Amino acid sequence: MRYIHVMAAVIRDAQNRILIAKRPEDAHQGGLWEFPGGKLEDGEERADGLRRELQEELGIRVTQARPLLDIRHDYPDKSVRLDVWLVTGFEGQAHGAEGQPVRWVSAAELDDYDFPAANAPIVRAAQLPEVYLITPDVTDEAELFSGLERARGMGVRLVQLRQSRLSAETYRDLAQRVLARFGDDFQWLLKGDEQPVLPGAGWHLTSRQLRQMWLQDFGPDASGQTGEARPKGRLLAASCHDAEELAMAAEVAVDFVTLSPVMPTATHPDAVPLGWELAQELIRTVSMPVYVLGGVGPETRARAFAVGAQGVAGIRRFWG
Ligand SMILES: Nc1nc2c([nH]c(=O)n2[C@H]2C[C@H](O)[C@@H](COP(=O)(O)OP(=O)(O)OP(=O)(O)O)O2)c(=O)[nH]1
Ligand SMILES: [Mg+2]
Repeated sequence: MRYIHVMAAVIRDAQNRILIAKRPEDAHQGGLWEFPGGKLEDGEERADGLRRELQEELGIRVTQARPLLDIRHDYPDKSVRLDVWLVTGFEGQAHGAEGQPVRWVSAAELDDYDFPAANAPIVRAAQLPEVYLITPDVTDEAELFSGLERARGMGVRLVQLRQSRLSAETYRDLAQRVLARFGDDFQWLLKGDEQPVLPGAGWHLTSRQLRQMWLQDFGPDASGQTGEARPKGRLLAASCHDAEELAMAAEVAVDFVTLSPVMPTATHPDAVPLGWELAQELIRTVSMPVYVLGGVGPETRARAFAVGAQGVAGIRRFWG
């Protein structure tokens, strides 16, 4: 299959707004909103293609950009590779230089616009932060609360409330108290076998739970249809460790995954780490945001971006 290589940009301004543009009615996927960009030319470097397209379409000069998400999508009439970069620095006033309507919107408002089918994971990547905190097992609640306060102070926004040693009931009670206290300060992912206790909280599946969900939806006895539609704003994530689990996560259409262990960790000394090279290869096989996990820290962010990851996930080293 030949994929048309398209450079597209999630452009973020100082107020964290994102620029979207409307595709001409007569274009492929016409009339829908898009992230500005266009086809890479033969022999052109990716960064150069991105700069050229944004100059042509918006009249801006890009000064700071990095890869955000690289995905493939098969439309009935063509297949595209969307090579999406995050642009955080540019000169000039962005405007619809080809007469197209453009709009600056908040990350949350992206949900209210109609994009081409390929764009769902791009919208997710634009909304998700660079760091995903997984709470360590703590012995008392005060430690959990003060850790979350520190994390909030450090700018953490996405948190999985893990607490692996609690009974389902104790966990639910704890989750209720944590969400009552920190509710909107973080985007929450609760354990995958728990009902969400507050609106807005999503689920993070273990690889086992992911497999169960996959079997239900796609296994030998399944209809091949995904289960009930998930409510908006409720994230579904999953833990993956290899190509097979990533493929299941893609079919179940989770919002994002963690991939681990990328590097050796003190907590799992016997697990064989994937290493950065294999992590990169695995990330290339899926079209969704991937957080690398295991032995990575806030300081390995640049490395994570370079292998195509959304960012870094972790427990202790993110706990302040
Ligand atoms: N730029 C952009 N293209 C997208 C997005 N989502 C999506 O499916 N596409 C598809 C639609 C098109 O088939 C292809 C991009 O082609 P394009 O029409 O923007 O290419 P271009 O700017 O070089 O335009 P042209 O000179 O060929 O008219 O990728 C998106 O968010 N942004
Ligand atoms: Mg274009």
